[in-house]
Amino acid sequence: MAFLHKPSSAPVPEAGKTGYLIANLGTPDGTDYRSVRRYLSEFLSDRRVIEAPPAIWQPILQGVVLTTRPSRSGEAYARIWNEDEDASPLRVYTRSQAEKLRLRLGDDRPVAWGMRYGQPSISEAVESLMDQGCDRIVFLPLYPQYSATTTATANDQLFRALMKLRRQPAIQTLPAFPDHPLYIDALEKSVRAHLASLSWKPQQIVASFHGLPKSCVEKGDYYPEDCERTLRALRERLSVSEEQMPITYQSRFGPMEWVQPYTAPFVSALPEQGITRIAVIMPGFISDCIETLDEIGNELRESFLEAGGEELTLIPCLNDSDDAIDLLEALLIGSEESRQNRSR
Ligand SMILES: C=CC1=C(C)c2cc3[nH]c(cc4nc(cc5[nH]c(cc1n2)c(C)c5CCC(=O)O)C(CCC(=O)O)=C4C)c(C)c3C=C
Ligand SMILES: [Fe+2]
Ligand SMILES: [Fe+2]
Repeated sequence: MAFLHKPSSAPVPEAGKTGYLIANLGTPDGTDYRSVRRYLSEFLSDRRVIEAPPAIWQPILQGVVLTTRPSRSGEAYARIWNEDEDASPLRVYTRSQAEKLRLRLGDDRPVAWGMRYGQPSISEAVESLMDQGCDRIVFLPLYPQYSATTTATANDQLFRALMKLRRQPAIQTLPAFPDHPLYIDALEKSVRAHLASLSWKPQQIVASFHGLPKSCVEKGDYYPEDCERTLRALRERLSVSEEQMPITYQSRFGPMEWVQPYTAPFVSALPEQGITRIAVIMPGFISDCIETLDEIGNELRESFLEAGGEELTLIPCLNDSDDAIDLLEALLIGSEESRQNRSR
């Protein structure tokens, strides 16, 4: 086994020093075919995401999927690309969350960010924290609801990075936070603020979560239960019923059955029931990304309007809002300590 990490130049801290690492899914470096292909190839080769045996899946992936999908996805990324930063929204928001957390936590508590797929890698983020003298790391996968396809693979990647280290930091991995009070607070505020900014009133607020193959749930992934937990808590806060805020699942990939109801057919069927003005909230995504801005903001809007809908408004994800940073700070350093810091 090779120990590849360059020796850390930082002295071993006598009192111990904690670094804070947030991780999201990952995103391509550009909208061109090659960048998107590289990203999708890494993502869709993860056996936590596609469980089919590589001998069967890899020829399909490297053949038909990676020949056709990167161009289509590249066009979608181009529609939502942040031109000022020359980066995808997911990268821009994740970096900004880390920068804002850095300001909150101060120099003694270093913050880093990493992506499960692509750049910056979780391994680089660990190195940077160790080079700042950290001998312990608190790790937060930025997924409010647990899934093996997201939370677990982020943890896998962290531990894979540690496998290369001679001097290993102590690790605390944080759990998903489907009904954390600050998360529900932040969602509640974002709904109220968004509705107040409209000149019309949605007849329904459709909650759309990223989907998951049904087979994952049958094998024990409890992601849909976590999504339900989030939505129960949010409905309660907003005093709305299940009919006023239904749950749906978006972003199907491949031919297999996914968790239902599917967002697109659900929303397209609303106009014939007399529901033509809707808001869509996507509480499974901490940050706006291709799945929220393009799949919902562009594709779903188009099919809703074609089906006779009149208005569809997106409630933005929490992104790098103060409420989002309050939440991340509380998750990372504990709500007790976070409260003390703010009152200083
Ligand atoms: C089998 C395939 C997929 C599973 C399982 C899956 C689970 C899953 N994903 C997220 C969050 C995100 N997914 C994003 C993009 C995305 N997801 C898949 C496939 C699966 N996801 C694909 C092929 C893509 C790429 C999009 C495309 O090519 O059009 C993103 C956005 C990334 C970005 O750069 O903006 C997020 C975020 C969750 C939460 C989840 C399981 C619960
Ligand atoms: Fe996904
Ligand atoms: Fe999608």
